Amino acid sequence: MGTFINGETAGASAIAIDSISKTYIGKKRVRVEALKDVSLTVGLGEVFGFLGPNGAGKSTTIKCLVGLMRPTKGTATIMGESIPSIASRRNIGYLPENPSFYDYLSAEEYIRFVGSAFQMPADELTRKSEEVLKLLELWDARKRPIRSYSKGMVQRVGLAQVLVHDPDVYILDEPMSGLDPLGRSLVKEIISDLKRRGKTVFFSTHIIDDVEKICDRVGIISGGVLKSVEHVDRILEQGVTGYTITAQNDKGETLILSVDRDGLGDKLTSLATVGCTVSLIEPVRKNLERFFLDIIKESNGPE
Ligand SMILES: Nc1ncnc2c1ncn2[C@@H]1O[C@H](COP(=O)(O)OP(=O)(O)OP(=O)(O)O)[C@@H](O)[C@H]1O
Repeated sequence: MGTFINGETAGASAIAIDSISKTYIGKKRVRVEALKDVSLTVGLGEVFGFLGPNGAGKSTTIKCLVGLMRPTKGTATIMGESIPSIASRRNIGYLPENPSFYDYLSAEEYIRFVGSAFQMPADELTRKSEEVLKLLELWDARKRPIRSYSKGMVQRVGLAQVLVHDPDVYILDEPMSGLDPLGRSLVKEIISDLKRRGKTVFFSTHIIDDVEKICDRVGIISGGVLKSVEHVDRILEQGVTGYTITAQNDKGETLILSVDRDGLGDKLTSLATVGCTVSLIEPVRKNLERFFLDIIKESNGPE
């Protein structure tokens, strides 16, 4: 196995990527090194956010995992099955970036098509397709051809086809893309519900806020290199840079003071000495956005 960077899970892995590299040979034989020696594991039942700027290599990683392209070097397994293989694909629900479907089909026809490709029994397929079409709020439009759908509705068909065969592992390329705030919140609820049911979710995004709310861990990729893997709650805990103190003096006036991380104790003592009453202490955090931007900035800096 390749060398893993920090933040790996100790338990069994649902996804294990071992030193994957991918070089595209473009027009005029121009080589693009889209992935450079990426190693990563995602634990069973984990929600993992794959965060990176445009062109970082997120979709390339995902396409390798779901068997749409072969890595130039390296291997990976999904639930212990090597990729690419039918066995590994059977266990995956995959949402492509900007999905497009046979648009003369209705959502209901398309979902049934996907379910039958996964060899779902007819009665289970009927039950599950109703369930996912209702969940994604496509039930009323289910008989209309997909070509008449809005962008957000097409994205929701993409999510419905991911869920219909109830796989163990969900690989989602920008699942919130093209959705309005209600749609985004629905997707977050769906991901949280998958986690409650012990499923594994690996999704790519540019949106830091989505990672902060629903992910157990985040991997940051830039220029085809995996820069960092960390537990989201650890980033938030370690990110305390100082405190804001709200206090009242003996004249009843409110004071708002900032202190750095190490200065809290001394400041509280000095406030007590001058007769101030402290009513609130709030941590000031280096949030995930700062963490992300610092890593990207570092990786864009001088070699
Ligand atoms: N078929 C291809 N031929 C040549 N280069 C490609 C091809 N597909 C992707 N690339 C290049 O590989 C790099 C990684 O692209 P990739 O689509 O994986 O990034 P991404 O992180 O998913 O970006 P985005 O967030 O913009 O979708 C980019 O430099 C991209 O231009």
